[in-house]
Amino acid sequence: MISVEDALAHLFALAKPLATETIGLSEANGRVLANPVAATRDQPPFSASAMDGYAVAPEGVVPGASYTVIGEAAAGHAFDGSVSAGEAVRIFTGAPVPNGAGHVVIQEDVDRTDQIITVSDRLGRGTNIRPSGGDFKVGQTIESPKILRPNDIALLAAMNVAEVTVTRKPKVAIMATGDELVMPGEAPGPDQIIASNSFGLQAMLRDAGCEARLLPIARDSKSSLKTAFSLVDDADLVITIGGASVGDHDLVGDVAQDLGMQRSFYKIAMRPGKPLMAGKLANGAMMIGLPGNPVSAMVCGQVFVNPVVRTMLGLKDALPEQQTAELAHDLAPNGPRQHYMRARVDNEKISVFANQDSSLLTVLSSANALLVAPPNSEAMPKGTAVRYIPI
Ligand SMILES: Nc1nc2c(c(=O)[nH]1)N[C@H]1C(S)=C(S)[C@@H](COP(=O)(O)OP(=O)(O)OC[C@H]3O[C@@H](n4cnc5c(N)ncnc54)[C@H](O)[C@@H]3O)O[C@H]1N2
Ligand code: MOO
Repeated sequence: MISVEDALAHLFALAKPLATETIGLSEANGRVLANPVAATRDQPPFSASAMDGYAVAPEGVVPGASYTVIGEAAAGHAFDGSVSAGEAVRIFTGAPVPNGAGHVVIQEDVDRTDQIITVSDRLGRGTNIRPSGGDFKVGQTIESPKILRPNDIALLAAMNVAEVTVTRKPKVAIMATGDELVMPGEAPGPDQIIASNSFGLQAMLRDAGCEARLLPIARDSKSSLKTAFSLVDDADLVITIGGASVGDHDLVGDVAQDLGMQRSFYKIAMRPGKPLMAGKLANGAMMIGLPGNPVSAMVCGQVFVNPVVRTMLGLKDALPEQQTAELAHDLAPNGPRQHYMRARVDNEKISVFANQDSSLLTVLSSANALLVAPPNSEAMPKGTAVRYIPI
């Protein structure tokens, strides 16, 4: 058995960043920006009015001052001329501020009679003008690598960037294995259960930015497993679930090796997730063989599969983010395996669930954290600061 850290080092050695592709902005949300992008213009490209009102010269704007309205500027329609002392241009939000003007008096702060406006006692502070380039200037960059979120997409669009270069999505094939499994919606026999963690992992992988597809469930026979492996096509990563332990029907490792898998490691000193294996398949795809217990598979997804995917996507911080919280209760000593305990963090205090059996999806679904108890850690009293992974 190797440590979690060693297992991660082996996985990072197997996982290589994928090639890039250029896509339209509408497709870019959630994708990983591969190259820095520079603004091709200033925003705003001119001094712009922030309010509806009257643009006047900046000097002498005081209650009682009067101006003659000489024209209009609206968004997309600049005033063709300039403003002199005693003159005002009717202006609307987003319009270019005319030459000579340096102050927009909002319309609520003036009294208007025909073409004459008079500044009232209500005059507020500020010029109500957004300076040219006040948001960004030509050449300002968005750094990479970066997962693009809706706010970034809006910024890229404003920068007049219509296409971006992103890392291509990792293609992942997920293979559930076991004679006992049927698909959700099917009628299970009396000794059957529903394949669950394959769906959980598919969701997790899609969230992480992958194209993740489910292979047909492989039965506990070498021929069925071989058939399922023959369907991995051009996957970058093959995830098997179950059949990883030492029982007579746990054949995944043997079959993968028969098919030319070069094993990197097998078994990790962790709970849950001990019988995890990883290696490289004959076609060059990376393989991670997850244990079948539903919680084990999902926890290994968080601890190992997501970091592998983030590495393939070219992201720098591949490891799951860890945070600290105070124990809400005493914690018993840990055994020799690093324990990822299903827990809840509420108001910065963390409590672990009483039952940590690796089959309990109800517990996992109620959890929002995995408390990381290091190997052989001693008993910890309530109030001790502990590390956890938010989930
Ligand atoms: N004698 C030993 N027995 C076991 C050991 C051991 O060291 N010595 N390790 C235990 C540990 S730890 C784990 S974890 C499990 C993992 O075993 P496998 O990876 O071989 O998983 P299976 O036996 O195929 O399944 C375990 C459990 O999970 C259910 N399962 C499997 N796949 C799915 C799926 N896609 N969706 C939902 N549930 C699934 C399966 O029905 C079993 O109940 O081995 C221990 N045994
Ligand atoms: O370590 Mo297993 O992964 O008990 O569930």
